[in-house]
Amino acid sequence: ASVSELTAYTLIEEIEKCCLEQTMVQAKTWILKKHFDGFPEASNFELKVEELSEPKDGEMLLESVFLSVDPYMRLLSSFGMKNGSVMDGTQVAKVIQSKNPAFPIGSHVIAPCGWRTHTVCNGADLIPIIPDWPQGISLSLALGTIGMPGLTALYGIEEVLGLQRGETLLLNAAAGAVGSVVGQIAKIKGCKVVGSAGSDAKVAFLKELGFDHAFNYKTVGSLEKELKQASPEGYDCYFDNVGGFFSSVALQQMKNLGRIAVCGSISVYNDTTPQTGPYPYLTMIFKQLKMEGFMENRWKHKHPESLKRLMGWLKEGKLRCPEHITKGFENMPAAFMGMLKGENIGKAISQPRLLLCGKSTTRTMVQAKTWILKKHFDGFPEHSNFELKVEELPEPKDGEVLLEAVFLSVDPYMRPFSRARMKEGDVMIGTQVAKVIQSNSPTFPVGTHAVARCGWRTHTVCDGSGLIPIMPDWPRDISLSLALGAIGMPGLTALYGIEEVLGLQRGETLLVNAAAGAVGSVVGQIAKIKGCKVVGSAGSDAKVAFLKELGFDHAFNYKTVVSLEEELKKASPEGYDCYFDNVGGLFSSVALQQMKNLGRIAVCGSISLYNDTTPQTGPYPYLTMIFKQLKMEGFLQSRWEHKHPESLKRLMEWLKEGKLQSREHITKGFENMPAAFMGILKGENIGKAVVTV
Ligand SMILES: NC(=O)C1=CN([C@@H]2O[C@H](COP(=O)(O)OP(=O)(O)OC[C@H]3O[C@@H](n4cnc5c(N)ncnc54)[C@H](OP(=O)(O)O)[C@@H]3O)[C@@H](O)[C@H]2O)C=CC1
Ligand SMILES: CCCCC/C=C\CC(=O)/C=C/C=C/C=C/[C@@H](O)CCCC(=O)O
Repeated sequence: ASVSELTAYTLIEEIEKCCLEQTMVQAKTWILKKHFDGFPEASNFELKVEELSEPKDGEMLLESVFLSVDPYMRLLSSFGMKNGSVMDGTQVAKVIQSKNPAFPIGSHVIAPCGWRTHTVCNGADLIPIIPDWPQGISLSLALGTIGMPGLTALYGIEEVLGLQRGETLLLNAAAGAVGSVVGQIAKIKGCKVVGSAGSDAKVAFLKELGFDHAFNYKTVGSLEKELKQASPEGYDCYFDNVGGFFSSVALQQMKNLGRIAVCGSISVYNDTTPQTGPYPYLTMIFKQLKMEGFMENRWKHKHPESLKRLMGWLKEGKLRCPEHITKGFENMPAAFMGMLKGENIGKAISQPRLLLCGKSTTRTMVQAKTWILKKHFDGFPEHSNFELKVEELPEPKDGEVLLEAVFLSVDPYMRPFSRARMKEGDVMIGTQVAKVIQSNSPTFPVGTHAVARCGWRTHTVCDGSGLIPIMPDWPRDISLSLALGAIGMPGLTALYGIEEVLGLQRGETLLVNAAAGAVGSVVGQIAKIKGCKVVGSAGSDAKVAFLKELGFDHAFNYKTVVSLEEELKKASPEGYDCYFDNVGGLFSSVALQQMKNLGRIAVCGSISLYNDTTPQTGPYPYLTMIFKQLKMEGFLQSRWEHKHPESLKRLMEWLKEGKLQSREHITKGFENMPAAFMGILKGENIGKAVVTV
């Protein structure tokens, strides 16, 4: 034992002697003597004795029976506590004196009264132990499986993840108070569970609990390989208690449309300098992941029913409730530090010693010009990455058509797509508005136009399967190029991001970046149509002026503002309900801090990261997500392909009504495709970047 522990021990002995001699009640309390700076040390705490006043009418005197030690205490100390205040915490306490009929002597309550042996209170914050608590089940479980940690596990699984039978769940800190319940509930629900913990004993315990795979993250050679081996097909859900590096690796192993419950970030709680790691945004888009920070108190109204369910599973023998009990109030700091060091299997509890706690007619030989990806991009694209080639096209067969490009789109996604979907020598990926100039297909007669996903090519022979006809009744006075912009993929992206992902409501405040671009400009306008306040950022004063013309409430040039943080605060001092993110990286790190509680983030694009050779790193977002209970979802507009026809009609209506303006940045000449593409990555465009042939 350390000198200070011994001192505390001697002190407590003295206090106890005093208690026996006096009827005056003295409370032993653990004070935060000095804010933690890194990992907590014994010297951060001080044991103090307080004389309690006699309970007045409506009040009662509580005696702690079990005290909880939880990871959140480490955070609360930095954000909510002053030096000299009693350490925050919850306990199960017994009413030993009462002038409040709601709490008779001998009854037990859950009391958020901190690290104290005795408390005089009026019952306002007290939670009664659930009725019919079975004899023979320790009341300490009201701080664990049948308390806050159990509820956290249940809500994380049901409210946040919506875990379904047959799915595969990954969780970390799996042998802890929350983790052990998460794994067991997932098994009750018929899922495959993979858990990690920090010792072989804990791994053995997880196997006893029925985990399908468990491993010691401290001794595996490669976390990535372990996760792949445990579930080669990936994970549907990830219950994150740890954050940091583990999450960076875990994200890469998620299945598409995977869900992540950000419950805790214990790996960063003791940081003096915030840890940094790869930004998660790009992965979130590629995989369309949904990530949500949460705290159990959001579902307070469900607590009574949820506690009953947890108790039901416990009684049926489906839930095991390990506890790691440290005896002696004097050992509270040691129990707390032990939990942060990972000493506990199950819930860490302190028990005070005093039992207190989506037919050709003519034929001329057609040559197609194509742009080839000559060499994969390494960093910012250069002309040398592209090659112009000429290809002789075959005669269209039955059912086939010959297309001629009219407008070609250049989009940011081509940069990350190139690496993921293309090999050197392939035609650059992309979409165009094309005219049918030869046809052996009744569906696409000569002269019709369609949106074709045929890449950077002037002419194409195809069977029509990937062609999207231009919507019927396309007005003559509206350029068909808009089918690549506001009435096309970018417009749909804006609409789905707002409606399907964010669920933006009238009166809310929305932040959007790359706001003067194809997607961003539509985002801001739809938000205004919906009666929202819109703040937008863009990279030039001309773009800012454009945003103001569009009716944005506030617009700024992120390249010239002195402080992004201050600008965001100034634009909306009360914070942001929604953030439509097109940029990612550093911008997002700053924006996250300005979100309101329960804010929603649509991760649409991460253009600031597309040209990285070495992935950029930045502060992990997980802790902020928990504090603010943020919901963050990566998405690709193609998820709602079944809604495209109806959605395009809505966009067209807004355009015809003058509610939606569409600006284009036109580059003339097929030979300028690479330059147009590089231009968007440099921010040269205002509105949708399009190339005319
Ligand atoms: N998830 C989905 O389904 C879809 C996602 N997207 C994404 O949406 C975003 C916007 O696309 P889109 O509207 O077509 O493109 P834009 O028309 O907005 O053109 C890109 C703009 O991004 C900005 N930009 C470029 N590099 C950086 C950088 N390093 N940091 C910050 N901003 C930068 C520039 O504007 P500025 O001068 O303001 O910097 C540039 O003009 C992209 O991230 C894209 O990948 C697009 C379509 C579908
Ligand atoms: C699957 C790769 C996703 C890349 C993610 C990067 C950024 C997000 C983004 O910009 C996504 C854009 C998606 C665009 C989809 C366009 C399709 O309509 C056409 C794709 C072209 C093709 O498939 O030939």
